[in-house]
Amino acid sequence: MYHDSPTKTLHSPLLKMPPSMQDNYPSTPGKVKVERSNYFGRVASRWHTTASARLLACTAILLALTLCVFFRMSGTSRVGGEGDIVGRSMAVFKPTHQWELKVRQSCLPKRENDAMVVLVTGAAGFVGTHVSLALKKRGDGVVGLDNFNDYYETSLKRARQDVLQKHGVFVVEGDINNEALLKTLFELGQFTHVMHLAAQAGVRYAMQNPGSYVHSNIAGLVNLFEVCKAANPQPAIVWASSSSVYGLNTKVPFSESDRTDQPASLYAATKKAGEEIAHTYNHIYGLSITGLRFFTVYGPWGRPDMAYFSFTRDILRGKAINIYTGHGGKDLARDFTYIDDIVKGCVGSLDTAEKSTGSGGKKTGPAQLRVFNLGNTSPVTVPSLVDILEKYLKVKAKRNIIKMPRNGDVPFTHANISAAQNQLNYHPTTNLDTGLKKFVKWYQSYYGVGTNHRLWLGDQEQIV
Ligand SMILES: O=C(O)[C@H]1O[C@H](OP(=O)(O)OP(=O)(O)OC[C@H]2O[C@@H](n3ccc(=O)[nH]c3=O)[C@H](O)[C@@H]2O)[C@H](O)[C@@H](O)[C@H]1O
Repeated sequence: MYHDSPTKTLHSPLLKMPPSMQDNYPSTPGKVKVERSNYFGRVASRWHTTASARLLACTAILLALTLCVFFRMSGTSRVGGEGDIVGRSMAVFKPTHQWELKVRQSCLPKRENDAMVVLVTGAAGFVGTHVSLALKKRGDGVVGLDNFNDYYETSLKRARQDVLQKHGVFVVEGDINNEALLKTLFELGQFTHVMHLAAQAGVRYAMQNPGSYVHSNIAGLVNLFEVCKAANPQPAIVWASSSSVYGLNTKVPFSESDRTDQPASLYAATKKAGEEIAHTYNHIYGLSITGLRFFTVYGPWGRPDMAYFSFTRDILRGKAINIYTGHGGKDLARDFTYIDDIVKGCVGSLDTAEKSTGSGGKKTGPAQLRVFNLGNTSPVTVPSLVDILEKYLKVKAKRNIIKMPRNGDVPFTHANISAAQNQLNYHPTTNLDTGLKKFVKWYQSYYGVGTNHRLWLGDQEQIV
């Protein structure tokens, strides 16, 4: 597979760093294997003068690659410590009886009519946790999958996992690139639906770690589609695309039929690529696929890398926040969308998804292929977002107003949601003020100083 080839990511900025610095980056699978293998390659190139040195270098590279692959696999493809995986796509996966039991129990629906059995990828993520809970609460069978990578604090992901476990959702620890694991899950779960939310998120981080976007948003997506296409019966798939596919478009509000061929970030480009890949799997194999273009989702249990979350953290610590401005000093604006509204859109998509038409890799007829905007339809500027945070945090922010760096950001987003309104019965009801009030309440209860609360100190976390 792509991520196994050390030659494809030669332009990664990480390659310019010494290995010690590379360790500061999250352990997303795209990174370590590629960087280390190229590091050994560069060492080897200094030894090219003699044939024996060349032989030695080759042996060292092979050994290093083997070790990298071995350690990488054992580090990222664990299955809750209860299964045993060797290798990735060609893995031998030996689940324990107890692990199988947990998967089966988690998949059991608690309602009679029209119950679904859903695999939720990225279940320990922000949206994944909320969607898994909503499905479980209404009686669907749900099993989660998450690789618990350290793009942001893993303790938050573990805390979400605890919440899910309390509600009877088992989250398997593993990567969507692990074909053997996915196949085993499909055999056990006989999923009717897949809610695919696992991804490398974040618009600006794509400049630091491009390989992680290719690994999760492209290679991982293809691997998942491959397993879904071969499954019998094939599940219907709903997956997270992004508002960022509208890129540098200036026509507002953004409609699904607008052009999406000028992405401003690699993140956006991988999501756009995902939409094209979805078309292919729908066309060839009859997979029913619905892509959801999320617009800057926020709320309780959210993502610490996002502005509303990091601003909250910094305002409370008395640290200055950078507020970007666009061309001519214009405020940036986002169609911020509250998590509960997004959950309704996800569940509505699952409920209206038609069955896939293929079976065992063969298409028997045309299948449903949809794309929807899930936004709020009322963009708010970033300074106004900060005003609201100040109100609920009761602390004045120290504002640095700076020109938007060239980092993949777009100046504004604004969703036209009429398609989702008509077809998914999607009607967002939470405005930014109400949503941020709920977020601040959650933030203070989660991180607030007191018994058993977590205090985030920037690069480390303390239980106080
Ligand atoms: O809709 C999406 O598809 C994406 O939404 C989200 O991206 P964005 O809309 O960029 O959200 P977010 O980072 O919260 O920045 C919000 C605003 O604050 C500005 N911003 C940001 C940081 C900062 O320090 N200062 C600042 O002004 C910044 O310039 C921007 O104007 C998801 O992260 C992404 O994964 C994807 O899902």
